[in-house]
Amino acid sequence: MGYRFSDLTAACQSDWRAYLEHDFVRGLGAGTLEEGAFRHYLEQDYLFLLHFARAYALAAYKSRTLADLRQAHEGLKAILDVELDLHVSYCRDWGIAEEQLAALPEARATLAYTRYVLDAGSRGDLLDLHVALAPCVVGYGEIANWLNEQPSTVRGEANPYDAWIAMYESDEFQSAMRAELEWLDARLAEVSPARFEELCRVFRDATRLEIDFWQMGLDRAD
Ligand SMILES: Cc1ncc(C[n+]2csc(CCO)c2C)c(N)n1
Repeated sequence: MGYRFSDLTAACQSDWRAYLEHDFVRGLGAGTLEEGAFRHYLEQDYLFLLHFARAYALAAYKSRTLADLRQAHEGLKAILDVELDLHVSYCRDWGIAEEQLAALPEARATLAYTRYVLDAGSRGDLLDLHVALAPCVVGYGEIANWLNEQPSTVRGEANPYDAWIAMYESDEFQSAMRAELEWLDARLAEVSPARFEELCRVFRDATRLEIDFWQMGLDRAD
């Protein structure tokens, strides 16, 4: 007993690294990612974010304390006020109108990932839901930090994806990520080995669905 978040990543190290260091991520860092791949990712990510906002609403429903309710409320606000803003501004720069985004057909990778998270939270408890959300919340912060350590990463105007990296390396995002890690570490400290195995499965599934989401962007898959 006495688990922590790092035990989850250690238990599925190869999937976790494949997600963080995906070719899509490398392309974002080097600024070499094809615009069409990023555009497809961005369009699908809009739909993804709408469902993730629902997942935070589910977290509110599953909360048993005022502190957990407030945390769910903050998560929902972060998606609606921060994440979606970056989207809408990128999309505006690239000539994609918001009405166009809302009318998009949902790709299978988007469907699979978002509905998986909602299902993990519906059948499980608040910890299942947070573990299903963790590859998203913690993963993107780790990706920004990993990119900044790579010599191949280009920052500033020379990289059309610089704002993407800037968002996830920002103090605001990194402190939200640390708060999530603290919450997970506190809850994981109390679980039994059998429960930890269950949570590992959820974490691994969600991580693999993040990998599929990157791949969907590269393949322009529908
Ligand atoms: C496929 C995909 N995975 C993760 C994120 C990042 N993200 C989405 S919501 C959220 C938490 C609160 O802002 C974070 C970090 C994304 N945009 N798209």
